[in-house]
Amino acid sequence: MSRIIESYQEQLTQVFPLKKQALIHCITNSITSESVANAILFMGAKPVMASDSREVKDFLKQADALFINLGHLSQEQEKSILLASDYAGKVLCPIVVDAVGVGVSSLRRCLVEELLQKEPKIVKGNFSEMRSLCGLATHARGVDGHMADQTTEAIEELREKFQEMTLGYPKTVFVATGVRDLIVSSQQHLLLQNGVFALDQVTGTGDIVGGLMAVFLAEGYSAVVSAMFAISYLNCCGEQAFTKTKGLYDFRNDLFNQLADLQKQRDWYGAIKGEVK
Ligand SMILES: Nc1ncnc2c1ncn2[C@@H]1O[C@H](COP(=O)(O)OP(=O)(O)O)[C@@H](O)[C@H]1O
Ligand SMILES: Cc1ncsc1CCOP(=O)(O)O
Ligand SMILES: [Mg+2]
Repeated sequence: MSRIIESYQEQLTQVFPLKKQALIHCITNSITSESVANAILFMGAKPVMASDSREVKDFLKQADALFINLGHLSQEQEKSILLASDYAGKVLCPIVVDAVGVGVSSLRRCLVEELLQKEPKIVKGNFSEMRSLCGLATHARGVDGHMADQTTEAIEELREKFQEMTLGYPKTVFVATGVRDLIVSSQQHLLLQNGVFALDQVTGTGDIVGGLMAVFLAEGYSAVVSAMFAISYLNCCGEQAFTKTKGLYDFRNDLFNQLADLQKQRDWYGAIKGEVK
């Protein structure tokens, strides 16, 4: 049994089925919006994609968590993101920030820095995005992570930077995804090891995992546990889907089937691999 399972076994055995049909307010990108909405639905929660600044507060009043994804930023979306994050802060609605493209665009980097002031529960991105956010050298290109930013040395360097970040932002958990996944809070850090390469070849898997983190936060789990559940569950679904399918599009479809189905197996979490420190 892996250290991760040992440390979180009680919560892992009880997480599914989800206890409330949490409403997740998503301000996200138009490229993968449908994938994120269906992933949240297939998990057993409810998505709403609303990003017009004139109505964002109305939707947020009903929401159990707010997912902000910078993937397709516009001036109007920036206005909505700032309004929504202010309001969420006031009503204590947990926020996940997905720093998509932050490795390339200084506009996005400044926005994430502003969002950090609102005390989001989780700030996530792939290794290239998160290294860039932390001021480390990065091979970020477009919205994808680069393997050179995921060597053991690069991961360790980022872990140290994340720990420094938690001194300034103790209420935020920092997450980097890729072949391995790093989760760092002011108290502990986790390194996860599940998933398959096909998850990197399908667009939107990073966005989905951000949406799932918001689902688990809405269910009342801590930020570390929510990040771990979201990544581990998606990646176990990816492993299952990969064994069954021939092509990438089949893989994508079966990944969604697995999101709905794997949770029905009591021992779904048995394949989780990783370390806790
Ligand atoms: N090469 C890989 N091997 C295993 N899992 C991966 C791989 N690449 C990505 N993943 C998983 O896919 C999900 C999306 O991660 P990633 O592709 O890094 O995000 P993004 O789409 O934001 O770049 C995460 O759960 C991550 O663990
Ligand atoms: C292709 C693309 N361009 C802007 S956002 C986006 C989708 C990114 O999705 P993910 O970060 O989950 O790979
Ligand atoms: Mg991706």
